[in-house]
Amino acid sequence: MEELLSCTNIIFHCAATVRFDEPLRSAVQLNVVATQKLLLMAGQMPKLEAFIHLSTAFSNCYRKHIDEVIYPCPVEPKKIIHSMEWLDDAIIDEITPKLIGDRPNTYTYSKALGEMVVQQEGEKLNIAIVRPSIVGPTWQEPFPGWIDTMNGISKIIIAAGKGLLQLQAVEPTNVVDLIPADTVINLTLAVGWYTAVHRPKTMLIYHSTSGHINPFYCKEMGLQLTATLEKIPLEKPFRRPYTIGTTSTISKQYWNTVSHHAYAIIYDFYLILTGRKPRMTKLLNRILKTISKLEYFSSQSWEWTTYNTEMLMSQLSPEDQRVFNFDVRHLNWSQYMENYVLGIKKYLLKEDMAGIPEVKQHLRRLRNIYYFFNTTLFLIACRLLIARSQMARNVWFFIVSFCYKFLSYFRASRMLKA
Ligand SMILES: CCCCCCCCCCCCCCCCCCCCCCCC(=O)SCCNC(=O)CCNC(=O)[C@H](O)C(C)(C)COP(=O)(O)OP(=O)(O)OC[C@H]1O[C@@H](n2cnc3c(N)ncnc32)[C@H](O)[C@@H]1OP(=O)(O)O
Ligand SMILES: NC(=O)C1=CN([C@@H]2O[C@H](COP(=O)(O)OP(=O)(O)OC[C@H]3O[C@@H](n4cnc5c(N)ncnc54)[C@H](OP(=O)(O)O)[C@@H]3O)[C@@H](O)[C@H]2O)C=CC1
Repeated sequence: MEELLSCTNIIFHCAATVRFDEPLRSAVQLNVVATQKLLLMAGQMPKLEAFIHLSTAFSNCYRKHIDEVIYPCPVEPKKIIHSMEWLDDAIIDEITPKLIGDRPNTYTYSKALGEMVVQQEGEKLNIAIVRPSIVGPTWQEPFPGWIDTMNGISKIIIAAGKGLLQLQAVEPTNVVDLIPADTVINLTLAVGWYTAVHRPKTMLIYHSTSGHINPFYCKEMGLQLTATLEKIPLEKPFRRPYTIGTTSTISKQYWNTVSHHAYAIIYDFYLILTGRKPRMTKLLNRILKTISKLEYFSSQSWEWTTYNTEMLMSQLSPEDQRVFNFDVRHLNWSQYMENYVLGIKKYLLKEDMAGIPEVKQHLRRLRNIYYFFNTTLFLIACRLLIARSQMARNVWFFIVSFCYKFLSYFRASRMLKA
């Protein structure tokens, strides 16, 4: 402690719990009380030049348009901290929805409280806040596609890559605000420099987001993802990767039944027939439960202003702009998605790249099974319909005789030409 107090020049406060479903007591302890304690320590550091606090662009996600300012929460952080000390768990669970209000989870709420604490208790410090949106794998450094944490979006990609998840609760025209990890780090380092050297009079907040200058639309992401997963498939896929995006309740229910549950039931039936333990329905339900906790973020779009971030870029020398690049204008999303999938495959799933040709062959087999299965289903449906309805029979004979006539005409005209 003595060494920290006497030697620290800059604090980058990144530690946090990032789980959306953290009980409020722990979320407050880790994201609010810990911030308060670190500020207290920082106040005792004579050599401290800057305190940089990492928050999230979603700390005020109940708003559609978010500026680089603090939006106060209705209940003061000090009161929340105090109440967490004496209320029991059952009561906290009961009042959590009321406290978090329009926010979707304890994570975004506790990060907003953390920002308020930074503003109120860091007055005497030289302080800044960085708010990244959804942090993805690296764009350039140390190399493209590096990733080490399984966040929400990576889970969606894995489930899609394994063919388990086809439907996403997204509006195809919405923007997915992804930001590469190295971009966030570069901005945070540059903020550290600017805060320490230029000592702005007021605390500045910097948004690290991509949507306003280089939007990546859900539809584009879905198409890129499907194309990439064909090129770089994940091992042992259950089905061919495919993405459908909708936010309509009826459409979601339909696709969930047809495209998720029906397949899982059929596969489990096949497992039982081959003497194995059924597991697909259970796994699917777990994934759908996880995905449902991300739906709030996947089904909406936000707009963040980035005046401070742009101002900071203009303050850097051309060399620093290159070394600490945080301008995502030139980020190529298609290339980024390819590196994202490669990163997931290599660093998260630890799969062997040499196995790709074999997986591709397996995918071709799955495609043939899919076509065979669908054609059989279609023929059975036609047969049932024809057996029961005179109108269906008439339509069927009309189609057959039309095809026969067309073929006869085609054959006759070829014979005439010959
Ligand atoms: C043609 C047009 C088509 C259009 C379609 C386009 C589709 C393309 C996709 C579009 C994507 C849209 C964007 C979505 C954005 C969603 C991301 C949201 C990110 C918001 C960012 C907020 C900003 C931040 O600051 S976030 C900080 C980082 N935090 C996170 O990212 C979340 C952290 N995670 C959590 O809090 C939890 O995981 C939680 C709450 C989400 C879920 O908890 P739960 O307990 O339900 O799950 P887990 O413990 O994670 O797992 C349970 C269990 O299931 C297994 N499992 C989960 N996922 C998978 C999987 N994919 N595959 C296999 N198995 C899976 C998991 O392993 C666990 O098993 P155990 O055995 O119990 O370990
Ligand atoms: N990932 C994302 O999409 C986004 C993240 N952020 C913010 O960025 C920051 C980093 O997040 P990210 O890297 O994704 O999250 P991680 O969970 O990967 O990292 C969080 C870090 O906090 C540490 N930590 C957690 N609890 C404690 C504790 N009680 N004492 C000391 N250290 C602790 C963890 O240490 P250990 O490894 O030992 O557990 C871990 O190193 C967070 O503040 C988060 O809110 C903001 C926007 C988006």
